[in-house]
Amino acid sequence: MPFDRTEKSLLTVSDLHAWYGESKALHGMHFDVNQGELVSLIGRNGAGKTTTLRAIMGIVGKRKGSIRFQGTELIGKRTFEIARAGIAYCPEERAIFASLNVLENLTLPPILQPGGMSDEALMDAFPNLRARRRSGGAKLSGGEQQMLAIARILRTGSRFLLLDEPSEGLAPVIVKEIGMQILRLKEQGFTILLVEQNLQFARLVADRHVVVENGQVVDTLSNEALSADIDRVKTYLGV
Ligand SMILES: Nc1ncnc2c1ncn2[C@@H]1O[C@H](COP(=O)(O)OP(=O)(O)OP(=O)(O)O)[C@@H](O)[C@H]1O
Repeated sequence: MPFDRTEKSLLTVSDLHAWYGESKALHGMHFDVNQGELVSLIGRNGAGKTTTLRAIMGIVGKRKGSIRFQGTELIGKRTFEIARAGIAYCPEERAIFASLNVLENLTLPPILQPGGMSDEALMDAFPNLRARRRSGGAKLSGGEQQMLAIARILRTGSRFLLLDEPSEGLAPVIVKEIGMQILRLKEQGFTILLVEQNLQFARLVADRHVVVENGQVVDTLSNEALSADIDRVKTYLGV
């Protein structure tokens, strides 16, 4: 599948293969993410979207191929080295510690790069979290947990964010709010690779969409092209 290689490319994934034990999940992925861009990975359940994020972070069983970030090869590097290189990962399960409150959850990850957002700036960006700052993780709504999961990685100073299905399981009004927050991050210059099942959400925030099928990229569309060809894209997703 042809794909864009431009001067602005921040992340370049080439011929990426990944395994869980003996089971192969990625079969030669190719795509780029440019500086300041928001790219969505879309596709059916089990297509390999989450595995792509996990492979970038080095948390699959085995990976082969090439993942270049700011010109540095990530294959062969360990997860903590990848995080230190400036990539932050917000997993689908959100991973909020139930027994810690909002502030404790927020301040748990280390600051890895200069320029991360301060606790105050994060509370300004996510006012719901300010109101709930002393509430335990278990008491938060799904939307609040998602906001906390995103806020937590913004403290680290990483400017490249991997977000796995931030809209999952949330009411439409909350999905919209999360979408607005993600758009604000894009305006602030963050580069984002997003996994999404919710096409409406992906269309709201993404510049470009990479369609994944059976562990491979089968199409790449600009947001405008996706809107113009929505029926074909829906067949990819089986909706
Ligand atoms: N921990 C694991 N161990 C073994 N196989 C796995 C594991 N996680 C995912 N897989 C398999 O890898 C393939 C890709 O799964 P992946 O989770 O990346 O898909 P996805 O596109 O993110 O879909 P979903 O939204 O359902 O998670 C699937 O066949 C899945 O069953």
